[in-house]
Amino acid sequence: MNSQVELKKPVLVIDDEADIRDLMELTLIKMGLSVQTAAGVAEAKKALRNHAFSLVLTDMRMPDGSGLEIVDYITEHNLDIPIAVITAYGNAVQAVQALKNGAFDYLQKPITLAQLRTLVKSVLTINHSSDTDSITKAATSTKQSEVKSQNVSEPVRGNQSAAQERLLGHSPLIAEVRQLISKLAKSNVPVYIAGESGSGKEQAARSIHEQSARKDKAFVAVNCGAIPEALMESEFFGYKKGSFTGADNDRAGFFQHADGGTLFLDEVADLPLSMQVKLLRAIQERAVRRIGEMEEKQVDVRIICATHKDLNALVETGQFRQDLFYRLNVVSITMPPLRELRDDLPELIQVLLRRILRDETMTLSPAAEQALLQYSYPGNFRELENILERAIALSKNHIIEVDDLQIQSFSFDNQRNLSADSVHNPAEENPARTDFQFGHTQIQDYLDDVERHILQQALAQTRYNRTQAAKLLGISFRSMRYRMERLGIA
Ligand SMILES: Nc1ncnc2c1ncn2[C@@H]1O[C@H](COP(=O)(O)OP(=O)(O)OP(=O)(O)O)[C@@H](O)[C@H]1O
Repeated sequence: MNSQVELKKPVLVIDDEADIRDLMELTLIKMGLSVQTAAGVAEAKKALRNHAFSLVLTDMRMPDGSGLEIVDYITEHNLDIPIAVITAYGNAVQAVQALKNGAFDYLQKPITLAQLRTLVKSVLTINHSSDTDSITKAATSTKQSEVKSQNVSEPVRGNQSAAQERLLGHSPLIAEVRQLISKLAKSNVPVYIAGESGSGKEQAARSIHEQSARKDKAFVAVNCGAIPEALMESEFFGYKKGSFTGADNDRAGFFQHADGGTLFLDEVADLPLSMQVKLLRAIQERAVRRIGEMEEKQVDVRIICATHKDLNALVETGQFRQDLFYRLNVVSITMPPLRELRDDLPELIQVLLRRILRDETMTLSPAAEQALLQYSYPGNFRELENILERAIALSKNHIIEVDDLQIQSFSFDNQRNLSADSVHNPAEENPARTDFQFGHTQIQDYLDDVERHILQQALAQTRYNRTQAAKLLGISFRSMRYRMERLGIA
């Protein structure tokens, strides 16, 4: 995309220092953009009243007020102009406030030409996507970048309504989350998603991506807890051919794959400290250097991260860097556990059943329904999906009975206080598996059944945390995910 063609409306540059205004103007003009300048808040508001702009770049501290006032002015008047603020080095608090109030991005002084370029490129993507929104919506297939790597999941389709449907439920807690997601999708702000295992953190991240201007670019999901420390740098930043033994080809890292799109760092608390430093640098500089290469290259990546651990506590004990925490945790979303969406349960169960069954029909016996409504779901949505899948497989005559669920019908309040170890373990209670019957049983079906059983047992014991379950079984996360997929465990 060429900025000379795309940005027809001028850029408004607001700064009280004439030298900086001139420098920015010159730089932007060199990029083929037209520019208007304002020396303070009052002058800027006047310009915004009278002209249309494609982008606003504002300093934060000016004699007649703060850049925040401009951010608020644009938000309050629904001007629909992306605004980026320029803050003094080290003033992250201000930057965060601006992002929360609706700024699209921020730059720290001293600004480099490369940073300005990346920023303008992001704006082009946004303008371009709103210009072509109707075309994109009408199209049946959307452009996607294929990402294939260990610990990286597949790219997603960019479809607005599908994005909203990712998170089911009508309870105020989940409705609030959906609303926040739609709001955050319009900006570039780093988002930190907290919540128990299986509560939908990855779904929330995908939903932000799919509703954002980045939707046609890659969504790269990385499980930070599953990458061996020695491979971290090359996995994140890529390498050049010949840079170390075994580097037979140039290889892109997660950052390069996610350029223009979203990088989702799952289980971010598991990043070793050495990698945390490198990640912080990449985020601050918006640039990465492949192993074996001299030069850094700019990347335009939106970072979303998640963990089921208490990141605040890890910062306090020194296991997670505070500066990185501030960078990642600009805005946070907390995914409610399923037990707090109790009013939604009857509908959720029906929707999930229909999803799993497709065209088949099956009913829940009243006792089974009651048991499902009373269970506390320590493994949240993932556990509910697993229970239903298993129950369907075990059911006879198209009726799911309470025994098919293999859960204990504790009440919500009773079970909320149970520890992970005391969570009901279906395998222990039902150890007698059907014997292998020569001439009748298929060996592969039998072995699959055994394997499925062991995986489910490990998942239940680790509260449906796949990384921990893999560790418990002594297999890699990749292998765990592959096996879960193969055996139809959600
Ligand atoms: N609100 C929801 N509505 C429907 N399905 C959901 C919802 N939340 C989660 N799920 C389903 O539950 C499963 C787990 O979700 P997801 O992987 O997003 O959880 P997570 O919090 O990222 O888990 P982990 O901590 O283990 O990484 C997925 O199959 C997802 O489709």
